[in-house]
Amino acid sequence: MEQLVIQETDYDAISSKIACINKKYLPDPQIFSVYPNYELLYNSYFNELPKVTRRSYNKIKKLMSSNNYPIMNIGTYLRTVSIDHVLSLYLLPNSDNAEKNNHFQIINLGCGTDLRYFQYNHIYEERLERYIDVDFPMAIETKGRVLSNLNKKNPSLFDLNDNGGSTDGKYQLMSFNLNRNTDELIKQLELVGCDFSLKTIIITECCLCYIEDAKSIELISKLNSVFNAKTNNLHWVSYDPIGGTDKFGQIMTDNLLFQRNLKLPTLLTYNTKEKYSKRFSSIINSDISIKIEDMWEIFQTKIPLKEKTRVQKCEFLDELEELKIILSHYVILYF
Ligand SMILES: C[S@@+](CC[C@H](N)C(=O)[O-])C[C@H]1O[C@@H](n2cnc3c(N)ncnc32)[C@H](O)[C@@H]1O
Repeated sequence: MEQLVIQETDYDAISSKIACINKKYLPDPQIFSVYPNYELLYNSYFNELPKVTRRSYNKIKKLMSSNNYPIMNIGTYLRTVSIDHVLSLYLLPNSDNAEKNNHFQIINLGCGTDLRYFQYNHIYEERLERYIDVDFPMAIETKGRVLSNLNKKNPSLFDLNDNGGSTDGKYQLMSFNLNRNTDELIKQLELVGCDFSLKTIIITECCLCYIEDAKSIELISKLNSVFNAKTNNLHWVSYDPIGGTDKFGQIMTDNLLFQRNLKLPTLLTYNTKEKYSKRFSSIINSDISIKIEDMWEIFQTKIPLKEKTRVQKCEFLDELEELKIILSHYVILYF
């Protein structure tokens, strides 16, 4: 039951993303110019979903109308573009530099219905060696079935096998409960072809927040030690809510528990950027520089003026103070 409640948080993620696509917040023009199939990809996935699970589709559809308001859409937009920008500008720059020819793999823990593999494989086809999507078995089964159906309809867009993975083995869907033994996680990663000596980027987008503190520390430590034992080439991009020092975290905790029986075990523990950072800095090598920004800072300082103007035209918004409060309670950490 608890697992299902957590798994269904992906309905929020996909419903918000589709709402943002419908309202033209997403894709941001930069991604659109390098990956023109973005809208087609997400819309096809959503339209295929009822053929695999009508229950999930109906729930997502309902959320799309209730969760669809400007502050939330700007939040989803920022969450999506900040991860893409960190990856493209900081971790995987395509420009002339020493890293140009570096090959890499991506592991997306708690991937839900995120479809970044198709986007990144299009952009970094030559350098992307493997992309592993990890989530609970039921979530992965659904994703695999939807993708495999889509592949039959549009093989050139997807190029997948019957399980939803790519025919060349590059894209892997891996069922795993991240609360399980971390040695088992490593074994499973090995089985799907993870190369522990390759430059690796781990993505946790709204995933660590659902995992108990001790377990998440174990997870970060294990992955850090396994990857860095062979190479100092582990990178991580993590996006999560933080409780803050005001009442935000307590209200969010109480509401989610009361309305959905959903627990965010570490929201109040790692309630500031400094504390969220410590979650990683206490484990990884001290010479690695960890960056962390909240979504308000991203909105204020990282989104170019032209793009900000475009986004602000998508919908009318006058609750700037509320926007600031909400955005400053979501962070992106990367190293
Ligand atoms: C809010 S959704 C985010 C989905 C996706 N990362 C995104 O941002 O679009 C959280 C996801 O984490 C997954 N998740 C949470 N705890 C997990 C665990 N212990 N094992 C595997 N997946 C987990 C859920 O099933 C869900 O798909």
